[in-house]
Amino acid sequence: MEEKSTIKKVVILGATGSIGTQTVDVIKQLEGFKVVGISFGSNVEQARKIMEDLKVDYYVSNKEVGFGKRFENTQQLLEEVAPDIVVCAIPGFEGVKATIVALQYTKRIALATKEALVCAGPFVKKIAKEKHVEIIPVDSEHSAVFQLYEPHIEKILITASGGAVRDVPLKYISDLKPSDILKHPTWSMGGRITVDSSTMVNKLFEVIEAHELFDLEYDKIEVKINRSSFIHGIVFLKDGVIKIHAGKPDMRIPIAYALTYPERKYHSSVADVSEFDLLLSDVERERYPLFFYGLDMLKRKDDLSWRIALNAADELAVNAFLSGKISFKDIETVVRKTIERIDSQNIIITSIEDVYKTDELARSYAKDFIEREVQK
Ligand SMILES: NC(=O)C1=CN([C@@H]2O[C@H](COP(=O)(O)OP(=O)(O)OC[C@H]3O[C@@H](n4cnc5c(N)ncnc54)[C@H](OP(=O)(O)O)[C@@H]3O)[C@@H](O)[C@H]2O)C=CC1
Ligand SMILES: CC(=O)[C@@H](O)[C@H](O)COP(=O)(O)O
Ligand SMILES: [Mn+2]
Repeated sequence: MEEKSTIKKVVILGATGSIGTQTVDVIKQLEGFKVVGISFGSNVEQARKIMEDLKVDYYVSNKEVGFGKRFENTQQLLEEVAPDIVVCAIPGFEGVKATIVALQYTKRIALATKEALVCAGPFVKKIAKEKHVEIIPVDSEHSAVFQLYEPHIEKILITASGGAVRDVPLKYISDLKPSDILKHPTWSMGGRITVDSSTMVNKLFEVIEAHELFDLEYDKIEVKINRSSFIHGIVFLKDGVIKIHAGKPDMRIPIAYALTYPERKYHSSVADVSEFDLLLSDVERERYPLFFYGLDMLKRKDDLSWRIALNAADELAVNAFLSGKISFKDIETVVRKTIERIDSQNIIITSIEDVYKTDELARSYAKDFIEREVQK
């Protein structure tokens, strides 16, 4: 039995989702971690299972679990339990808001919610610095670069699988159905990020995430396709050395590392390298137009207002696509139009309140554009 003091108290925000449930799996294998609270949306069954399994007493949700203590909001839960680690695994702007709250009440953020860095990176880092909070990336590519990181870096490379559209003839991509797009070739993930893998908005997010996490200029962040998702990240050092981080595509590995860092305590079967291809290939501009549109924007002006619009519009457009309201191609149309509308106003973001207001404004524009696509 471990002494009480060495047990790390963990709260999982978004516990019933892909990252959340894999975090539960990992904690059940590791010693020295106790889940003391969770938050979730509507999957009460899954929440009940987790709370019974791990004897969790506290939760946040609009839904009643039937046992344990329900808190009205994340802040109240975190104030009560004072966790050592918060796993941030809520997608979208709800996840941004939850991450910003969590930064005030813990010493380590295990960050899966990349949207927090896309929409509010400078503010997230400022609060983390002021409050002495570690931000350890869960995102597989960023966990890889974090593990390879050393100061003498020339540039980094993160990989992409290419998503469900990677082998589809270009002329058929626009009208692919949600069921086609949700068939990710290498990872099993939540709906939003799976669609984002096919538009490569996910990789655009990840380029921004790497910029914020590792303070690298965008021309020092390369992206290549690795079809097996075996290579996660590469670091090129100024002395010519290249360090490659690889392994089977299993999110429990980076999740475990974000919990146990600086130690490595998780156990998982070691992949046979011959099973995976190590090839890297270029990303096709014609297949992933939104990715290149975003890269061009980053080169032209990396400011938060259009990054907030990117997330807001993509979140609404992906939801509209998944509910069959708009086509796969319409996602690009809605995102580009929303970004252009916000960008034309040259909004300067000087506070977290500005982030919230710009998100709201972008959502109102995106809703209009979605309505117009629906009515066509
Ligand atoms: N899945 C993956 O492999 C990876 C995910 N990520 C990132 O991790 C984050 C989570 O992704 P993923 O796990 O795939 O997402 P899922 O859609 O699988 O899960 C989302 C979780 O968030 C919960 N949730 C939704 N809204 C709220 C809310 N308002 N308050 C509290 N909980 C809420 C959901 O609850 P419920 O289901 O009960 O409604 C669910 O538990 C995203 O930012 C994603 O980009 C990054 C790398 C890999
Ligand atoms: C597992 C993970 O880190 C995801 O972000 C993954 O990268 C998504 O797949 P793509 O590489 O196809 O975007
Ligand atoms: Mn990733």
